[in-house]
Amino acid sequence: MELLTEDMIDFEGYLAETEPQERVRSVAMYADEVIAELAPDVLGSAPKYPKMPFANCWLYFAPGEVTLWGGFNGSGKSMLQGQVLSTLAQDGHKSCTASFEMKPPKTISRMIRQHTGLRHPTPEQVRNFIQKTEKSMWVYDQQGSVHPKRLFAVIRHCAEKLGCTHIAVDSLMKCVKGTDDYNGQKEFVDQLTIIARDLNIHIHLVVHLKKGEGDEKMPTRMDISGSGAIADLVDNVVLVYRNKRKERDVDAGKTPPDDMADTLLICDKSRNGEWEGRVKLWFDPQSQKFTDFNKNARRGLARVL
Ligand SMILES: Nc1ncnc2c1ncn2[C@@H]1O[C@H](COP(=O)(O)OP(=O)(O)OP(=O)(O)O)[C@@H](O)[C@H]1O
Repeated sequence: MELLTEDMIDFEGYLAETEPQERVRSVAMYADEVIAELAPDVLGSAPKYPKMPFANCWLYFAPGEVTLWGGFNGSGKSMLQGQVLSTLAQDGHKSCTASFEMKPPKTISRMIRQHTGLRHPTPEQVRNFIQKTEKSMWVYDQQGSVHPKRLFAVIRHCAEKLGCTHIAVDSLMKCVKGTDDYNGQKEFVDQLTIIARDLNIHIHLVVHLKKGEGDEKMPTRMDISGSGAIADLVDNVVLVYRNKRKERDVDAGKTPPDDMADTLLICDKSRNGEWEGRVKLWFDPQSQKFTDFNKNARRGLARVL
């Protein structure tokens, strides 16, 4: 994992207007890409695109697309996104995380806890993880808000100079003027979809949900805070739902059934995929890691949907 600092980026170059490009092309130019797109996945071989790394979750992160990651405050969306990106990095998919809400050491620490499964990994385990991921994971060091043009320059740098194919942006609200700046939000998300397509990368954007009927309500993409156009513009929407009722029951001394999840991962939109649905996840507080089975199940392994 490497730190991306401002002095490494040619902002002036990236912020300058790019020359208008010729974009009218013969369909023949796309033959190979279309053949690849339509080819069936070969059983046993790696999927065409990286997949959400949980069993029975058939959401793919195709190049040129944008996925929204939503959830109520404290639902674990940033945590889950970090786990997914570090898993993808270990499969060779380079990424950069631009978290304007958390300092890089915190972001990296979370990933290492999840990777090692430990609350306190040893310095050797930390160095081992960093060594393994130093050529595949980057973090952009900026807290607070960011001007969209600056972020777009960072994304271009990551894609063109570092070869990143996944960019995580946490969160939308740090890139626009506010929750009621609907035009700014629409414009920003629209630009992200264009950049993702132009650079052939996948962008993961964290969004917040409207506060309303309490934390037990199952969210849908209609609950995304801000402009309704945000969910329309992107390709995929995943929502992270933390089962607070279960936590309250446990606190009250009740024993929940083994197959009751701690968190639900809800795929509420998949423009080009053929799957939408929910996946049960279990959360380990020690390592902060999500699994798609209940490792504490009393009756053996519960991998129930
Ligand atoms: N199912 C769960 N059970 C218990 N704790 C959880 C669960 N899911 C997440 N957490 C805890 O909730 C905290 C919040 O996680 P995270 O920062 O990823 O949330 P977030 O949705 O990004 O929050 P915010 O919107 O406030 O930025 C983490 O410290 C994690 O330990």
